[in-house]
This record gives sequence, structure tokens and C-alpha cells, in this order.
Amino acid sequence: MSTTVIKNGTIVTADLTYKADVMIEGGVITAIGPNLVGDKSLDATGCYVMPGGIDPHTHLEMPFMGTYSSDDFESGTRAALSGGTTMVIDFALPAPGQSLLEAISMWDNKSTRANCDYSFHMAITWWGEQVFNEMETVVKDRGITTFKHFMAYKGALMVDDDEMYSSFSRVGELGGIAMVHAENGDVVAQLQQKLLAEGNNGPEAHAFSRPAEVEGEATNRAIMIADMAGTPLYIVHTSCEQSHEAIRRARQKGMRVWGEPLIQHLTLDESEYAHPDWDHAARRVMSPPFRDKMHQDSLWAGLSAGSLQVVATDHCAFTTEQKRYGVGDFTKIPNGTGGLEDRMPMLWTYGVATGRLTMNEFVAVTSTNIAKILNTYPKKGAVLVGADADLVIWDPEKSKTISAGNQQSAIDYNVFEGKTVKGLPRYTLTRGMVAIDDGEIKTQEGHGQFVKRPPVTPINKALSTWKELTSPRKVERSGIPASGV
Ligand SMILES: NC(=O)NCCC(=O)O
Ligand SMILES: [Zn+2]
Ligand SMILES: [Zn+2]
Repeated sequence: MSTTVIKNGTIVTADLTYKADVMIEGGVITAIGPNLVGDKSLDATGCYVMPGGIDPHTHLEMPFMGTYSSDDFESGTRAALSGGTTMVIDFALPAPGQSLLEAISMWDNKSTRANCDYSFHMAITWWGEQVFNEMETVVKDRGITTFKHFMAYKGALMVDDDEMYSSFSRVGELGGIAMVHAENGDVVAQLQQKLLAEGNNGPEAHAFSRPAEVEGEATNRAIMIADMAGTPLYIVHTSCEQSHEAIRRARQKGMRVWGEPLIQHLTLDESEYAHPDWDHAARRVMSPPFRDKMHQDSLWAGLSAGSLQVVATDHCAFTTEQKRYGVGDFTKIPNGTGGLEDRMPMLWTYGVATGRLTMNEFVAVTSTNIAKILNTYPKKGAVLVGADADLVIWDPEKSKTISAGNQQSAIDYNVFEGKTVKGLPRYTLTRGMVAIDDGEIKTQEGHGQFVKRPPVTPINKALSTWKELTSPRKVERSGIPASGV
């Protein structure tokens, strides 16, 4: 088997920065050290050699709001690799009433085209004995250990507290992790109707219908339900201080909860919805909506303080034509934005270059933390001997201005249009294969493999041990008096 050596670079991991070469053979890292010699070499002079990004939140070719998201596993993972991301985790989404296993086989079919490795989360969109039973197969046979619950999208995907508690309890029993889209869907539905009745039907009303309070309330509720059910909880797209505050407070009390801000919420704000061009505003409609500077500062602070752990995209891209389904009624605008290609360069530019994050924190929040949470570390998220050679050779001097005209995503606009980023991949490697070569796309459709993830992480073990130790105990009494009646 031939060997490749990445030469003259500086390795940056979540905890170390040092100069060394990296040897790759058969898709894995086989040596790290000075002066390595291989059959081929990649020059990393002036670059950082980092674990490829892992985006734990994508929706590729997902049926949603009467249409399908426009990036599929081919274009989506091509966009990912182009921006230095080497693994995505997508959501297998059963229609209410549909078998979980049937939904997974639909996702299996779509994902055969992936250019990089991937895994799935399972969405719980309804509850019943069948779901309860199938969850075991999902975890044990399919290696899918994370279960997402939508607290919003009333009448479609939303589950109620009763269903969440039942499902969370089952997730805990199986050694999995519960996830939530935390917004109070009942309140959102009422606000939407009120706004429409008042004639507020433009895309800006989407943001009015989803204030930070609906997110904060739902986040806190999900955390308390998960703690009572004894399962670790991952909050997707944490967008505001109210939600961050609930996560921070719970973590300080020893509860097992993680928060995931998106690159969009960190760098784009609510003024986008006030844009005079309907299309501009509608293209940025997503849930939760973009917030103001106070919320953005809270998210950035959470990443550096460690109260928020992961930066994702929630990549769910719709074309302008699809967004126009909602002309005259903002509730019909398909919710979602793109970001797969831009997450890493945007976070580097607005995070590392501004001093909000160290390079090591950048690696932690784009790759290593989520690899650990999802129990796929150190196969993924690491520069270590034995790890998959999912690597990005990051050139801090390379820059570009983001434009839909030269992006990989299939849609006709980019929410970051016009932003200049400095810090881009010189090479992106997926299991040792060079997929991005100094801007040239060399991806290989179908190269991506499904990554199974074992249940019962160290966090699951610790939580279940603690819950068992502190569970209610019957008081054994010797002399119980006769009943008084
Ligand atoms: N976030 C969003 O608006 N669309 C994708 C589906 C979801 O994650 O809620
Ligand atoms: Zn969501
Ligand atoms: Zn999502």
C-alpha cells in the first residue's frame, strides 16, 4: 500500500500545537513525527494540520414543509469537503406513523452518493409501542445512538412532553443521547396566527413569531425532562442567551447537557429580516431565527467558556423558488439555511482571527468535542496514530469572498454572500484521499462510508451510575401499624 506524508506543517489539535509530519497509509494515520518519508508528499509549509471538521447537524435531501431540501448527499458533502469538513451527521426523519427502520433505509439509499464519511441521528416524530421497540434495533444493529425530538413544528413533527419523557427514558435505557429542537411549538403556532391576522405576513414576521423566550422556555423544559428521565441531552441550534442561560445553569448543577450554536447565529443578525427585498429576507428564514448582538455575544462567550461545545450549520438549503412558496404567508416559507462550505472559514475568520477563540478551541468546537459526544473519537476528530486520515491542511493566509457564483451547494444564493474569509483549506483529505487540492475539487462520489457509533458513552455510564445511586429507595420498616380504618 502506498504512503503519503504531510510535510512541514504545524499540527493543531484540541489540546496541542506542535510541528511534525503525518504519515498516512490505507486511509489512516500510521506515524507522526519529524522527517517522515513516504511515496507521496503534501506540502503543508505555513499551514496547520487539523482534524477535518465534523458537522453534526445537516438535512440533506430532506422532505420538509411540502418540498425537499435542495442539497443532496453528493452536493452537500462536496460543499462540506470544500470548506474543510470531512464528516456530516444527518437526521433520518420518519413521517409521523412511519417505521424508524423504514426511514433509515430511505436515508441509506440517499447517502450512497456521499463524498465523505457520515452518520445519522434518528428523529422521533411520533410515539408508540412500535417506536419503543424499534429504538433498540436502531441503537444495537445500526449504531445510531442519538434521537432528536422537535418541540416545534406543531401539527407536523412536534412531540409533546408526555412523548418526550417516554422517549427520553427509552433513550437513557439504551445508552443513547436525546436531542431537541427547543422552541415552544404551541406558543409559536399562536403567535403565527396572531401576526397573520394582523396582516403581518412577510418574512420578518417569522422572527417575530419565534422570540428568544420560546426557545429559552423549551430548552429549560427539555433539560429538566431529560434529567428526570436520566438521559444526557444535546440542544441543537442554541441561538440565544435565554437558551444558553438554561444550559449554563443546568451544567453548573451537574446535569449532562450540551449546546450547539450555528455559524449563522454567530455571524448574522436579525437585521437581515428587515431587508427591503422579500427574497433576501426569506432566504434567511430558519428556526430559530437570527438574533441581535447581545445573543451573539452570549454564544461566542459560551464557546470560549465551555458552556457551549459545538458549532454546526443545520444545513438545510432551499432555493429562492422554494422560499417563494411563502409569498403572502410567512408560515409557508420553507425553514432552513445553508452553511456547510462556510462554517470552518467563517468561524476561523470571525472567531480565531478576532481572538474570540484559540486555534485549539476552534478544533474542539468544529470537530473533537462532537466526536467525543457522539462516541466516535479518536477514529474521528483526532490527529493520532490509528485515527482516520480525515484531515484539513489549513492555510491561514488563503482568502476568498464568499459568493453563490462559485459555491458547491446547489442553491442559487449564499447567506454569507460578500463576506471575505481568511483561512481556507489547502488540502482536505477524506480517509487519506485528497478531495480538495488547492481549490480544485477532486471528490469521489460514493467514497463516503457510514460510521456506526457504539452506545453507552462515559457520560452515559456516569449519569446512570449517579441516577441509580440517588434513586428513590423504599424505607424498610419492621413494625408497620395496622390500618386505621
Ligand atoms: N432549522 C431550520 O429552520 N430548518 C431545518 C429543520 C430544523 O432543524 O428545524
Ligand atoms: Zn431544528
Ligand atoms: Zn436541523
